[in-house]
Amino acid sequence: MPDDPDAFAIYPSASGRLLCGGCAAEDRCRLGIAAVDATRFDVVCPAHWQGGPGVAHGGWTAAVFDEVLNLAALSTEPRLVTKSLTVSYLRPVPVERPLLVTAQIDHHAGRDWTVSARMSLAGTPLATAHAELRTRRPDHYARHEAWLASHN
Ligand SMILES: CCCCCCCCCCCCCC(=O)SCCNC(=O)CCNC(=O)[C@H](O)C(C)(C)COP(=O)(O)OP(=O)(O)OC[C@H]1O[C@@H](n2cnc3c(N)ncnc32)[C@H](O)[C@@H]1OP(=O)(O)O
Repeated sequence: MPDDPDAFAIYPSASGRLLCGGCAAEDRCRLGIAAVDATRFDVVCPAHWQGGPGVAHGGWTAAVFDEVLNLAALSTEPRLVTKSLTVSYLRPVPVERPLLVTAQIDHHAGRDWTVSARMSLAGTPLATAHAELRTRRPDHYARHEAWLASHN
């Protein structure tokens, strides 16, 4: 554990990717997300995320939305957490097929952000998402660790 957990920040990886803490060491997004720019993402659901036959697990779809919704706001605010995430599953999402996910900032005031995104295959929407993000307080991770320690 770092001395100051709130020093945590996302920097481009060796290959220039913006990756979460879990994927940075491997320098690849294990969810299958490749950024085109800050609001467009080429995504392929890896076969190991299959839920039903040939169909993505709904948790994979939610995780992809969580990631891209944060990435859409990351260039403006690097210290974000997700406060809420709502996903509408419109059609089954196939594994191992090229998907496009677009994301946008809908509103931002102070620490509060609302963002939305859409996942599509060849122009047909498969799922949409809305999220509330919040700018972390400067002591967010330290406060979490103190709370956790008090429950040991
Ligand atoms: C990570 C980003 C990486 C980007 C990488 C590029 C790709 C990234 C993609 C990946 C992106 C992935 C992104 C993700 O998925 S981030 C991971 C998923 N999201 C979270 O973990 C957020 C958890 N929720 C919170 O931290 C707070 O509720 C927030 C910040 C949303 C509001 O809290 P805020 O302070 O603004 O409002 P409040 O004062 O009303 O508090 C509400 C309640 O919460 C308690 N509380 C608050 N804070 C803490 C704390 N630190 N430690 C312990 N407790 C805390 C507080 O005491 C109160 O409880 P109670 O007193 O009512 O009982």
